[in-house]
Amino acid sequence: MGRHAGGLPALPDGSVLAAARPVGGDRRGDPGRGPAGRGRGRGVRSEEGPVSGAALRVSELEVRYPGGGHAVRGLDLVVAPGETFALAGESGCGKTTLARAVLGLLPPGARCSGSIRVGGVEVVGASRRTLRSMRGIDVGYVPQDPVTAFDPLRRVGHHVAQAWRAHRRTPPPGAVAGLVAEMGIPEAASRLRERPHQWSGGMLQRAAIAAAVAHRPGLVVADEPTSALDADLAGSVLATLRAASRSLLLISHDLALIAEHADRVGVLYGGRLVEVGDAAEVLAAPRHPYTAALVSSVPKPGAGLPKPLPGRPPAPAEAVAGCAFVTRCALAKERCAAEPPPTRDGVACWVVGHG
Ligand SMILES: Nc1ncnc2c1ncn2[C@@H]1O[C@H](COP(=O)(O)OP(=O)(O)OP(=O)(O)O)[C@@H](O)[C@H]1O
Repeated sequence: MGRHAGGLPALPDGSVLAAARPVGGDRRGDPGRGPAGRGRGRGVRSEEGPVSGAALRVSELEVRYPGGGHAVRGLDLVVAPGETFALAGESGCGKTTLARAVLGLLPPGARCSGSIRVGGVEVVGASRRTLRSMRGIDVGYVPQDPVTAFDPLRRVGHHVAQAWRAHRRTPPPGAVAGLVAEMGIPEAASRLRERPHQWSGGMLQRAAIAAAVAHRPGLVVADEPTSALDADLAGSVLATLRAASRSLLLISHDLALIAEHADRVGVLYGGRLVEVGDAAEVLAAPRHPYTAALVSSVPKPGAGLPKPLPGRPPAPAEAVAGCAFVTRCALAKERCAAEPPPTRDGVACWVVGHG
């Protein structure tokens, strides 16, 4: 997603995911706890999510790109306060589109309908001014690749300080170094004077996390935040991200990381959620045929190469009358192609759970 913009982890529209609110407090009166190291429970989730007070509530979301393609088709999703909700699915299933829609950053010409409420504030149809004021305050963003997101000519401290300066504020004395130190960077005050090339990818991602959570947004969106990192670093950076975020929408291809770090997972296929549930349970015992295929596509030691799933997902321009997975599903029945399956117990399937 974002690249340089005046030295910031930046967004496609040139704005930054930072805004003016002092560290340690927010406008909803949350008392000023530091952003990192808060306790996190796994007990906040439910199958349907909370009725009110959700960190994120997406209802009947449709996103179409110019040319008529549907990248997201009738999607409902709730992220509860304190929850880490992961989105999984193969390339092109709509994960980044959903993330951009939540951030109010769909490209020009994209059409969005339905509802996206971030901390109760409607994003769909909101003015650019409202969206800019929400970024960093109500929703933070962690980019995929910190090396390309940081301007090589600026000091790392400049990037994190932009969380304030982008909104014409000055960081309180020591706030930037304190925040970065909380993300696990030793000697933060002196190291912040260095340029990005002097930091490792994992350290830069921690700086990006610091910028994203500087104002303690109720929701952080992270689109493949560890894909540019070594496997052993990915886990510890994700643990930092999770601890620093009040609620997290995590997009990842890495099912093992999701099973370890997410409370719930939503599996996307053809722009629709096909299965939602406890992350560890869904990935250990998938029920939707697509989730099962996704899980079995992960290579396992000593098991040889996994067989690729034949066929391909529907293109955005294709009409999908019934289940989007019907053309690749070994269990498909006539009805699957005709009508969209209802979601029961977190699974959208005409066959599984229907006898
Ligand atoms: N700007 C755009 N214009 C037209 N179509 C787009 C645009 N961006 C994405 N798409 C299409 O929308 C669909 C969903 O793309 P998206 O990037 O959201 O998927 P994804 O699951 O994030 O994939 P990946 O894991 O490869 O990033 C794809 O078919 C993609 O080609």
